[in-house]
Amino acid sequence: MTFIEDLEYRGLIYQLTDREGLLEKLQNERVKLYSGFDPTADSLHIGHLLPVLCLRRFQLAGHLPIALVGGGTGLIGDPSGRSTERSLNTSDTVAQWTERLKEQLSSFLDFETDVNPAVMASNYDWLAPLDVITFLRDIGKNFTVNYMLAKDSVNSRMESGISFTEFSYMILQSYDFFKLNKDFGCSLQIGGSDQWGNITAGLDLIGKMGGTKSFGFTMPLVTKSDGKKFGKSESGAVWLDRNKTSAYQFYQFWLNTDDNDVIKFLKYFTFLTREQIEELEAELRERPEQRAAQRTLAREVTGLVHGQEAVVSAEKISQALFSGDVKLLSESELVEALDGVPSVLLEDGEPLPLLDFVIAAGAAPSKRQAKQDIESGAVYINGERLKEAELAVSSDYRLHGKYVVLRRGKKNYFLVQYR
Ligand SMILES: N[C@@H](Cc1ccc(O)cc1)C(=O)O
Repeated sequence: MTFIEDLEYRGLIYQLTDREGLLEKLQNERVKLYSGFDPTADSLHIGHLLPVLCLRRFQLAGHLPIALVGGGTGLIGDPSGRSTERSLNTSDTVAQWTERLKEQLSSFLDFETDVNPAVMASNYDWLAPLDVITFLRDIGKNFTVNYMLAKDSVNSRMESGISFTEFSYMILQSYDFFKLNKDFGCSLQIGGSDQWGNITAGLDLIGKMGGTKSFGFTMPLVTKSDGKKFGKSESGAVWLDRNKTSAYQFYQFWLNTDDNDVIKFLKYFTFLTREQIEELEAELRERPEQRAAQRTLAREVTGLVHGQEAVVSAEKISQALFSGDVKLLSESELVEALDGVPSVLLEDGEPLPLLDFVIAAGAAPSKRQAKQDIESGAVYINGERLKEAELAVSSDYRLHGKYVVLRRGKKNYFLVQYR
């Protein structure tokens, strides 16, 4: 299977300019390509994964990826795919976020290989020094307002309004493409489906300013069979920074993928081969309850983003929460596992009898209920079922010196932490 056939099999090609021309070029030479990421937050999220992984796919196929962080464009704000004006962030903030994004992006590409090393850049380096006269005379003159008004990103805002700032954004992204073409010989820009307008604007600019023949490529918008937006969990966006979305939550997000989406996601977000994916497809048909495809998806994507260790620990946490045996978790795993469950902080003192402990943990609304739960065997401390309401929950029960995990029923967890 050729590289392009692989992209096709995965459903990664949404729109292409000059398909034949690009296919031929990709077959005959190492192509320099880029994708841009604006620092609109302090981390990338899984909505960025498709283009990020695609840069890597091109690199694995021998091409030369440029990861561009929009240190300059992030100060302006892309109107593409948005119905309202963005609020501006301070230049210090954008500078900080630019550095974070560079770090994150660098983990996906190989910058050391001699043959086709990846390149990292920020468009702040050439956009910040651009003076307004040059911008308007040399670059702006190549765009008619009519052309700009016809772009979706602008046209869709005609009713609600768009600032001159966001209106001008496409010129900056076009200039990036031109600049990378002229200085590095970059001849392909890839991006999400919402980037088509900006990418083709860049191609038009390259044409007018005498650059070399170039191409544009967009990937599909990731959709889910239930019609809900991809990339959001109950607690909001799924970030690549593990301080914002823990590796365990990240793993869980993928593990919870619907049967109707999992094969598509394996194609989009993993580097498994067609044969491996087809095997999981058969497995899904025959034994859907085993969730082998989901498990593999979660393992692969978590491994790509957080590394193998994070996979081992996420699997350990899942297993512990499933069996209830939380005693084997390390302190950080325990904290990660129980992130978000109801928790209370108790003063160290006389050990509480189990009945009062259940109340103190917030696991029962009344003594009567707590007693009933305990006696019916629904109450577990650190995975151990305790049936005596009078039993003292002494410091012997503390994990890592300060935590007690209370469970009511099969999966209602409560965390008690001692000062
Ligand atoms: N406009 C892109 C980011 C980008 C920035 C600069 C570029 O040259 C290319 C792409 C986005 O919002 O996703």
